[in-house]
Amino acid sequence: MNEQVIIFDTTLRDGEQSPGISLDVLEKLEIAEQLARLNVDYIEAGFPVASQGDFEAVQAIARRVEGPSIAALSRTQLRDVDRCWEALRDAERARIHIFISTSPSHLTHMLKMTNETVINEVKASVAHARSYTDDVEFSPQDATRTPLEFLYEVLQVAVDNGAGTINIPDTVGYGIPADFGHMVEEVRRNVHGEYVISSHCHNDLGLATANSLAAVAAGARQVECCVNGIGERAGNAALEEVVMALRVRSDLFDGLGTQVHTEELAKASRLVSRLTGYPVQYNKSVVGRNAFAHESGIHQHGVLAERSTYEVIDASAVGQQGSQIILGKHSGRHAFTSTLHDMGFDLAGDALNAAFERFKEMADRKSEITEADLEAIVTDELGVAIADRFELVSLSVASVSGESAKASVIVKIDGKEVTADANGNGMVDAIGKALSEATGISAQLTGFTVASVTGGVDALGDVVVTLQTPEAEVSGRGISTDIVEASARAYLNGLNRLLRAGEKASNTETP
Ligand SMILES: CC(=O)SCCNC(=O)CCNC(=O)[C@H](O)C(C)(C)COP(=O)(O)OP(=O)(O)OC[C@H]1O[C@@H](n2cnc3c(N)ncnc32)[C@H](O)[C@@H]1OP(=O)(O)O
Ligand SMILES: CC(C)C(=O)C(=O)O
Ligand SMILES: [Mg+2]
Repeated sequence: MNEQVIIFDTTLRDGEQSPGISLDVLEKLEIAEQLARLNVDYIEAGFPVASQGDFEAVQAIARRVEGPSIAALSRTQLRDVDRCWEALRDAERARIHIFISTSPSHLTHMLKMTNETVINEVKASVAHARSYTDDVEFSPQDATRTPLEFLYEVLQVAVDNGAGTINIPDTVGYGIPADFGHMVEEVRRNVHGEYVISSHCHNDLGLATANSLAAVAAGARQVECCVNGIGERAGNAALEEVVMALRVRSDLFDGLGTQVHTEELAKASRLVSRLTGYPVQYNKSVVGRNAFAHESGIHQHGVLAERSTYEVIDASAVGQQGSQIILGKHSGRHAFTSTLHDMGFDLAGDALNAAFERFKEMADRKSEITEADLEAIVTDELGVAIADRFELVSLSVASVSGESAKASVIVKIDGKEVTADANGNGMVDAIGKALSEATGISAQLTGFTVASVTGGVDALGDVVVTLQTPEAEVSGRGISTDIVEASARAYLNGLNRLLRAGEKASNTETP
């Protein structure tokens, strides 16, 4: 097997140091379980001396999470090391990670320590940690602003006292790939003994992933990183970026790989985003919602012909849904025709040209073109009649705070009126359940947006819903001066579309 790069995940330690993030024990455990499914090599679970809560979280993860080794952070103070071990001691495999600053800036202004004191602190703390475990990591904080000769000296002391991993933290994101890679090479040349060299890069200049890869190219065999790139200030190297870059460009890294189960990346990203409250930017590489979305005609033409024309990663390899063709003002006829085909409309010649022109006019005015819009183009502009089987006759909804909402609907189905009632967790939920009951089609509501079409007190509300079944996903749109009624119309519009999608699929299946 090829040599591997060790993935040291620090989402629960450095990631949690992001302003505004505070994870409780259960939340940390939930993320740690997902990190285990991701198959990272190390989970840095926290900084036990920081608080009783963090101590308990590290202890719970050490006791319960199977698979990865569990690490925790410690200053050089011996009571920190003791507390760290106390939290970690029940893990199957545990690592104590000790750090102290080494740069003139930190030593003069912050720690007020001499180089000699730092050396003594490192000696004593690393040796003390080794009395607990064979697996000790040492980090010289602010390494990239530390004079090289002192850096070698500190790291040599750490190795001589039993640190098996030495980390090069670019604490303030000061490194540039070429010089950071050079620093890693020089450390390898000048620090003697048996150790794994690691990188820990921050993103202040947007270079955390690039610097981590430069470190690997220079001989680092551990990368410290966080899911979604969260962490102090601008964050840490993003785990998903480092892992996928090593995989996609293994030709440049002597076939070095990681053990990460990449199909779990999107799930890990969503979980960390949900529990930390930190959104993932749309255009975030690998896990962003646009990472596999194509809006421009030339790209869509390529992707429809062969995915790899505009994608270097297969979405399914990272647990994402697949390539998405998004219609907008930059789209062309290939994507337009293909989307209409998927909706059951096969247009050609003049009909296609007329519909395409209407679509472009609409796209100049609207940023999001939904299936409902396309259907409107085909029906309104080209006179293709699409009969809706379900028609809303009446709706009544009641909601009292603290109680579940109640909805009653009357739906006309093939000329006959069907009544249904349902309770729900909120008005939209109750309406959805009542409409599903009346029509016999159940679906999961996976998207709901409201916009106002016009201004003023009688503004028209425009509701777009996304409904999902195991077989299909459709959007539905409803417009009314009453948002609740607009929601019901959108929901029923989606159910009509699901019905047509089902009929179309069964027609296609018939030999
Ligand atoms: C680059 C990094 O990410 S480093 C990790 C940063 N993470 C955190 O700081 C999160 C957790 N931290 C905390 O909860 C608190 O800062 C604690 C509990 C660790 C310490 O709290 P306090 O005792 O109130 O000290 P405070 O945070 O104000 O100052 C830091 C102290 O640690 C000392 N210190 C800082 N780094 C180290 C180190 N690596 N080794 C030894 N001492 C250190 C400082 O000199 C200062 O000591 P002083 O109080 O004697 O002046
Ligand atoms: C504790 C160390 C590794 C750190 O987070 C940093 O220097 O950024
Ligand atoms: Mg850090």
